[in-house]
Amino acid sequence: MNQKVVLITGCSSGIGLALAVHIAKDEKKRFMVYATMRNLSKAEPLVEAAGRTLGRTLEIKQLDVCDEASIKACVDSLPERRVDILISNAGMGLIGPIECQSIEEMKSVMDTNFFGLVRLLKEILPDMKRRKKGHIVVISSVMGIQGILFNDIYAASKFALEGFCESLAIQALRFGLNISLIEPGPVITEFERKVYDEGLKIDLSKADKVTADMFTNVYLKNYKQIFETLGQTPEDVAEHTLKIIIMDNPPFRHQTNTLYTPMTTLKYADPNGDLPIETFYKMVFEHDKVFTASLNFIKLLHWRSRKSFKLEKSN
Ligand SMILES: NC(=O)C1=CN([C@@H]2O[C@H](COP(=O)(O)OP(=O)(O)OC[C@H]3O[C@@H](n4cnc5c(N)ncnc54)[C@H](OP(=O)(O)O)[C@@H]3O)[C@@H](O)[C@H]2O)C=CC1
Ligand SMILES: CC1=C(/C=C/C(C)=C/C=C/C(C)=C/C=O)C(C)(C)CCC1
Repeated sequence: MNQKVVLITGCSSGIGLALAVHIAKDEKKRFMVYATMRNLSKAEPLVEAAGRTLGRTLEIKQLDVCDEASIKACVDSLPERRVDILISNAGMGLIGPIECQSIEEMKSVMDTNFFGLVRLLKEILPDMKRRKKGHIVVISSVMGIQGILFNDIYAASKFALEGFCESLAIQALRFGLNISLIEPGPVITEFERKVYDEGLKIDLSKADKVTADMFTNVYLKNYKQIFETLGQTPEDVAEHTLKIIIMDNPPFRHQTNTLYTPMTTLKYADPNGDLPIETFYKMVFEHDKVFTASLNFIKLLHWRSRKSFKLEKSN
């Protein structure tokens, strides 16, 4: 059986866990999945979800994307060091006003979300080039295309990924390699809970009153509802990703959340870049019921983009 070797990072929870299980459970058994995590003591949920695939089409290994030695040890442990499909998923979020965040916290986000991929590729890309075969799949975000209020550093880390991959994709083509950026909108995982809980703990004393109020009473206040209304499941993202890895000519970018695409489209619709910024500003600040108005707007754009909605005046 000619199985493709898939290496996935950050499989202790969320999207990584769902990806590992979904790909390992492929009915045609087309893949051998190495599901990695930095801390093997967190393997229990994956072991449980993997069920009978464990030891068959799924194996669990240690890998910390911030530790070059652990990446090398993991790749060295694979038969012939072969990775056909790398899914770079490990990542972390960070929200809040920058004046309340330390440079250390910010560096940790860049180190995980951006340099994590760079470290992986320094180890894996030369082998892929030699074999002239390979697919690099990066779990980016809609925030790799577009910034969102109080996500300045997180969005920067995802923009960095996108710039890096866009540059590398040209070189990769010369070797017959593919690169794909998966761009989910909000996904209901541990990420959401961790980011929200950390957000609640932020010491806002270094921020002025307007900023502190904006963060607490606009952003945090609506945060959970945004995930409840727009959020996808990690399984849904895994299904999208499986479709991408089985394609002969996979796309460079793929957004997984159709409810969100009208917002990212605003970016492409205006080369000056003002349209998304002004729209988000209006969504947040020029309505009493911020969230309801924002969601109505998203739905409106969604319907319009499908050309099946006759615009009606709302009050
Ligand atoms: N949830 C969302 O709304 C969205 C998430 N994404 C992206 O999806 C990816 C997965 O996030 P998600 O599943 O939601 O969140 P989770 O918090 O559930 O999962 C994050 C995973 O990354 C791991 N991780 C963190 N740091 C490292 C590291 N140094 N080395 C190896 N693994 C590490 C975590 O391990 P540990 O348990 O040890 O901390 C965990 O397994 C991230 O890149 C995120 O940016 C993109 C769009 C939306
Ligand atoms: C504030 C705000 C919004 C919030 C979006 C959020 C919170 C998106 C989160 C995405 C995540 C978590 C991606 C992870 O990579 C909307 C709905 C665009 C409307 C305009 C104002």
